[in-house]
Parts: sequence; C-alpha cells; structure tokens
Amino acid sequence: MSTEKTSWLTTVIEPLRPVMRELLAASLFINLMALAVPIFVMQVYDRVIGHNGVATLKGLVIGVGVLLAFDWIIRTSRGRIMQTAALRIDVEVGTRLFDKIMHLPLRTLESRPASFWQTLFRDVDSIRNTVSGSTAVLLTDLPFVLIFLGVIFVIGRPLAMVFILLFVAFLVLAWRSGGAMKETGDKEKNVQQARDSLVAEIIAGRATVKAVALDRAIRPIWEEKQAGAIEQSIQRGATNDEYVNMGQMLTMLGSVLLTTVGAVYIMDQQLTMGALVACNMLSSRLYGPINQLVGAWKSFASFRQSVDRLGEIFNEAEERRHSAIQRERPDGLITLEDISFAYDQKSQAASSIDRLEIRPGGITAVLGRNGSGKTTLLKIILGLYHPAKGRVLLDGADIAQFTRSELAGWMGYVPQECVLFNASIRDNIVYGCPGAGDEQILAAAKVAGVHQYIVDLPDGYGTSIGEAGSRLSAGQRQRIAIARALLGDPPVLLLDEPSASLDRQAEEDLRTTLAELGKTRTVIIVTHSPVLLPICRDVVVLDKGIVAAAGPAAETLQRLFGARPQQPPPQQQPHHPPHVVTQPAQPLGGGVHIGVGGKP
Ligand SMILES: Nc1ncnc2c1ncn2[C@@H]1O[C@H](COP(=O)(O)OP(=O)(O)OP(=O)(O)O)[C@@H](O)[C@H]1O
Repeated sequence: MSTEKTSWLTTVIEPLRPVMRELLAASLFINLMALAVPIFVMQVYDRVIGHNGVATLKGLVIGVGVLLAFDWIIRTSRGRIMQTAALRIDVEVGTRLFDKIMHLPLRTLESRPASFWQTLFRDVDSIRNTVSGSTAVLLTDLPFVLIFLGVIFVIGRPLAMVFILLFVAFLVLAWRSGGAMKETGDKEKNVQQARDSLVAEIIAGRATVKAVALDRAIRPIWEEKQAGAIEQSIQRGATNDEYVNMGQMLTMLGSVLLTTVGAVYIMDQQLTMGALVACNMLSSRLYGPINQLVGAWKSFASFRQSVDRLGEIFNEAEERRHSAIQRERPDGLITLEDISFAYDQKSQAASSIDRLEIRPGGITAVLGRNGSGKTTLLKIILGLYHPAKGRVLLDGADIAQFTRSELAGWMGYVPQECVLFNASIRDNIVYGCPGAGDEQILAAAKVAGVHQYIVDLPDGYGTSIGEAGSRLSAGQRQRIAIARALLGDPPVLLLDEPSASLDRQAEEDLRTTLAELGKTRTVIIVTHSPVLLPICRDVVVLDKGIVAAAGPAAETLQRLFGARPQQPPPQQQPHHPPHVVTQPAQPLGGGVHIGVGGKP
C-alpha cells in the first residue's frame, strides 16, 4: 500500500486510539485467561491425580471458574467496543466518501463506470468489517502468540524447538497465502466489476432492451462476462482452500510431532505428562491465530484494495468547497474567453471558443448539428466541465472562484435527459433549492406549467414518482425539471432541448413562459424547435465545437439561409439546425472573435 493512498486511513483511525487501547487491554486479559485452562489441566495431571489432592482440585476448580466468568464478561465488553468502533468508522468514512464524490468534478465522475462508484461504498463495508470484525480481533490476538511461546518455554522447555519450527512454518504459509490471495482477489474484482457494469447498463436501458429484444445480442456478452467472473471466483476459492487445507494439515502434523517428541522426553524423565498436555493445549492458542491468518488473508487483501481504491478517490482533485466571499446575485452576463475543452487527451476539442459573450436579459438559442458541442458548451458555462484552457466569466467574475452550490443557485439547468429521483414531486422540485418554501414551489410549478397536472393527482405534490421518475411521462418529467431549475429564481437559465418531450400546446406554453423569463434573466436554450426560435433574441451556431456564427437571431438566421430569396419567419423554419457546415456564415466580429450582443 503506497502511503499517499493510505494516509487517509490514519486520520480516520487516529481519533479511535482510546477505543483501540481499550481493545488491546481487553485482548491482553482474554489471552492471559487463555493460560488458565492449560495450567489448570497441568496442575490436575501433575499435582492432583498423582497425590490424591482433592482439596487442591476444589481450589483449582473454583479459581478457574472465577477466571472463566471474568473471561466471559471481558469478551462481551470487547464485542461492544468493536461495535462502537464499527459505528464510528462507518459514519466517518461513509460521510467522507459521500462528500468527496459530491465535490468531484463531473468529468472525474464520468471517467469511471457507475459500478466503480458503487464498489466504493462496498469498500467502506469491507474496511469496517476488517477494522472492527473478527480480523481485528485476530490482529490484536497475534502479539500474544509470543506470550504463549514464552509460557511453553517455561513449562515444556524440551519442546521449544518443535514449537519454533512449526511457528516459522505457519508464518511462511501465511505470507505465501497472502501473495496468492491478493493476486486472485484482484483478478476476481476486475471481472466482477466488468460484469456489474454490463448489468447496470442493461437495467438502465431495460425498456430499450425489451422493446428491441436486445437480449439475443446481449446474452453472449453477459455469458462471457459471467463465465469470467465464475472462473475467477472458482480460482480464488481453490487458492483459498489450498492454503486453508495446508494450514489444517500443518496443525495436525504439529500435534503429531509434538506428542511424539513429548513422549520421548517423558520417557526420558525430562518432561511431565501434565506439561505435555498443557503444551498441546497451548499449541492451539499459538497456531490458531496464525492458521486463521492464512484464511483471513482474503479479507486482508480486499481490505488493502479497498483502502487503496478509497485513497485514490480521496486524493482526486475536487471542486471548490468554499468561496472567499459571498457575492450578490449576478445580472447574468456570460463571457467565454479562449476556451478549449476536450473529453480526453487523444480526442479533438469538443469546444474551442475564442470569445463569446451572452448579454443578460433575453433568450439566446444555441444551434448546431448533432454532436456539434451544444450540450458541452452549456456544461462549460455551468462550470460542470473545466476547460483545459480559457475561462468563463459571470458578470466579469471568473466562475472558478465560486462553489458548485453558488453556481447552481445562480444558473438553473434543465438537462436533455431530465433525471428525477425516487421521491415525491415536491421533494424533486425542492432539490433545486433546499429550504425553499411552499409558495416558491407552487410558483415554480405554475411557471413550468405542471401545477395543474400535479394538483389533479390524488396525492398532489406528495405523489411518489417512482425510480428515476418512472411513473411520469417524459413531458411531465421535463416540466418538473423545469420547475426545479426555476426554484430560487436564478438569474441565468440554461435549457437543453426543453421542448423535446412536450406536445405542441405545452411547447407554446413554454414559449410564453420563456419569453416572460427572458425579460428579467439570461436564458440560453439549445433548441431546434421552430416554435421556440422566434422568441430568441440571439443565436449561437456551433459546428464541431467552434462558433460558426453568432449574433442577433433574425440577422444571423437570414445570413445562414442567405441562399433563399426570402427568409421564412422562424416559425416556418425546418425542424433542423442551420447547415453551417455546407453553408457557413461569416463569423461575426471578424475571424475568431465572436460577440453576441452588446459589447464590441
Ligand atoms: N462524455 C463524453 N465523453 C466523450 N466524448 C463525448 C462525451 N460527451 C460528448 N462527447 C463528444 O463531444 C462532442 C459534442 O457532444 P455534445 O453532446 O456537446 O453535442 P450536441 O451538439 O449537444 O449533440 P446533440 O444535438 O446530439 O445533443 C461529440 O462529438 C460527442 O461525441
């Protein structure tokens, strides 16, 4: 484990030091108690049986009985101490992970499959189980193995060499099993993750899978991944069994060797019968933890992987959590300067903009063919994607200085695919602005044109909408997402294809709403809709991530459709973006400097 990946664990364990100390003290007592029974047996064999010592026997039984009662009490306390530690670890690591994920940049989250992020929460379980479960007990017991070795030296000195030999053999076995289990464990985890990713994708796209009967095509892929996972699981199980069996075999061999050598020493008068029996009993306390170590290596290996994986995520750069000053509500002037953004290093820039300015108050339409970079542009403006070069300014201030929640409060966003959560309609709307009152919720729902639909439902705003809003139609989901974006009255509103799932009437209602909203705030919409285009003051036309044309809507659209004798009113335009590739318009502002709106 590299230190930069594990240092986070130290900060979690550090406050648990007092608990760990209690645990060690309890373990010390329990292990010392473990000496009681072998010593009792030895005394009975050597002092009671040979000398008819009934009184001694009574004393010994009472003594050992009291010790065993204490042992029970301390074991119970140790269990409670472990539970306390588990709870603290769960709360601390779980919260830390959740916060970290919430503050990771969107690109970091998108760079790994969904199953990876789910695995992280299982990693928290694995760490909790290891640090506070039987594995931790085993770890605290291990140092006491040396005490047992010392006692064996005292009561059965002639057998010491046999013990040392077996001790070393067990240690080698544990170490060998560790390496083997880690290797097979790594392979198993990788194939399981690939299979889980496929399952997550199938579940997410279940309607399509069923409608297109994709199961025929997916089955061989699933079978291959499942077979890989089974094969690795069998291999890991076989490796584990192999080492567990070797451990058990070594235990039995040890017992045989010990009894044989012991018998020779007894016949030679160098060892008493009681000492041999006590040493045999102590041997289980000696090899037990080491033997368990062989079997427990799987949990150690997965613990190490979990710590590394979480360490990797905890070390990832995160978005700003605090800003130096709370600024006033912006007017909504957006400026992009010298932007260059690519999804990965090898691919072409998905957005490359020298300068783009979007005035506050008014609607700007972003047009362009599929894949021309419209959604990418919105995400850059929102601060969800951080460009490799250049900056986005909101009212002249670089948005990099603001936190995600500040930006989300100033810029409402309705994505192309509206994601809702398995909660009530009210909750889904209020997620956009926690703490908003009922009046604000009602106002937002009315503006989004969804209020009447909601109050018609038997449970109204309390209606549960099912997983990902599955009980609603796409249009209803879209309207609720619009209401969510409007809550908190953000000065900037970005909508990606807001009317894609709306019927004509709803689209016309949305046009009225947007026209009204556009009077007091910056509204940016990605749209191909001839119903919405007429209300747009400006347009930005993208082509392969570059601004191909931008300016006042009427003028720019006329220029784009210059080949036509008369520019049709926007309502009658075809339901496609202007073909800027085949008929590129002259960019405004000369060359690469493109300004929309006021500023020269
Ligand atoms: N997560 C991603 N990873 C890698 N490439 C991406 C990702 N998202 C988009 N792209 C690529 O970036 C380019 C621009 O995509 P974007 O979604 O911004 O286009 P768009 O104009 O919004 O398209 P559409 O009209 O189809 O919604 C496309 O070439 C696309 O393949």
